[in-house]
Amino acid sequence: MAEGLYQLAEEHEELRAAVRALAEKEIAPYAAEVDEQERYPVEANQALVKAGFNAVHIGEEYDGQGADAIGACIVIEEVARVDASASLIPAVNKLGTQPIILSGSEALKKLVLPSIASGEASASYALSEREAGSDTASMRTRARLDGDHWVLNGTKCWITNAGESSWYTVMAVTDPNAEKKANGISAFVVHKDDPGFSVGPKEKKLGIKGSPTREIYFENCTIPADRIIGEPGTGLKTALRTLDHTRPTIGAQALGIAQGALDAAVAYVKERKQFGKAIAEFQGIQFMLADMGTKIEAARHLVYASAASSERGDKRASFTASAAKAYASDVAMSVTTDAVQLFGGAGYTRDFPVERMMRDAKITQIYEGTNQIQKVVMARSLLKG
Ligand SMILES: CCCCCCCC(=O)SCCNC(=O)CCNC(=O)[C@H](O)C(C)(C)COP(=O)(O)OP(=O)(O)OC[C@H]1O[C@@H](n2cnc3c(N)ncnc32)[C@H](O)[C@@H]1OP(=O)(O)O
Repeated sequence: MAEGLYQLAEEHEELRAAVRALAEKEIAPYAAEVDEQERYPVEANQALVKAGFNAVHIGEEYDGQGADAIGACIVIEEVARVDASASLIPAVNKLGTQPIILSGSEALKKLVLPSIASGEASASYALSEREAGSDTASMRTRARLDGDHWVLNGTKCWITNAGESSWYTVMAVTDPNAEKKANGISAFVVHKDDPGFSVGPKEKKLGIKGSPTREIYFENCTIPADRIIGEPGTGLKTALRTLDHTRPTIGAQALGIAQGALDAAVAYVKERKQFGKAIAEFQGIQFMLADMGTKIEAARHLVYASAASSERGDKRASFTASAAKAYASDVAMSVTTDAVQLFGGAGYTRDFPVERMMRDAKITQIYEGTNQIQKVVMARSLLKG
């Protein structure tokens, strides 16, 4: 049998070791404070930028690291293992730039990508609206061409890292009379300093408190005509294709949160003594650990397989991206809940990280499409054959 076929490349393992060392030294010490104070993880951002881990997916031709999709997942996973909020820095940079990478002109790529790679800027993705969440095609934000400018009007919501990002990829209706709503939507790049652009107050959330989530507003927001991504009418397809590449990264984030919770639980049960011995010696505890570890391992394989599939652009990419995101996020919720249980009363307090991890895990079942929507995508893909 051929050796080493079913394992990560050495460069992936080296990347993991480097990100883990950085995350433990420069990100973990601030994770509890970032959550408690609901502040942006500036220390994590600085450390990630300095090490070149803030947007590893950007190609070398745009001054990036040119990491593959598995490499990008490993970075997100390892940062999420210590701080889910900080892991949104590389994750949202990928989400915000992927529409440009997939469908943008060379000029747009040159305008945006090097600034993200260097860490001078970051990017957010603006698809959802209050009345158009799962049903994206029902969005109301409008863009109309006025001479050599596009003029945008409307409100986008749930925008991750809004206010911190300089660039926003924004989907808006350009043809309200299109026979199929999806074909009347276009994608654009907006800069925070463009006239008519503003951000709202931070949402008060259950978890990922270090990552600001805000509405963003377009009031006659005027951008140059060449800031459209691809052809008019292709914006929703680009936005949905983007999710095929980024749902695996949410799977990676969920995986990292789950691994962090398992690692904390394993350390705790070896220390915690009851009935005269470490609780790790009780079979009831051991069975829980075994189940948690199994779920994490299964999620890890699915996440990496989906990342590779999205990069190859094979037929199963939509299915595997949705499956990885839905499965890994369910694992994160179940493993973090069990981790809190293993800590007992202590796990319910902020003296230990597992309660934060349990709160952070929840969003992974919701954003980039609820897990119910993932099942719609998966079933459609299966039925299409
Ligand atoms: C980094 C982490 C930060 C996270 C920040 C939070 C960010 C977010 O949460 S982003 C927003 C999340 N929102 C979602 O995931 C939306 C969920 N909804 C969906 O996925 C879709 O709207 C869904 C599946 C319900 C389909 O909607 P529906 O209106 O039926 O569209 P549908 O007709 O299937 O597709 C429209 C067109 O796009 C095409 N299309 C659909 N999926 C894809 C795809 N994956 N790739 C390419 N084209 C696609 C379709 O073929 C169709 O084109 P055509 O008519 O020519 O065949």
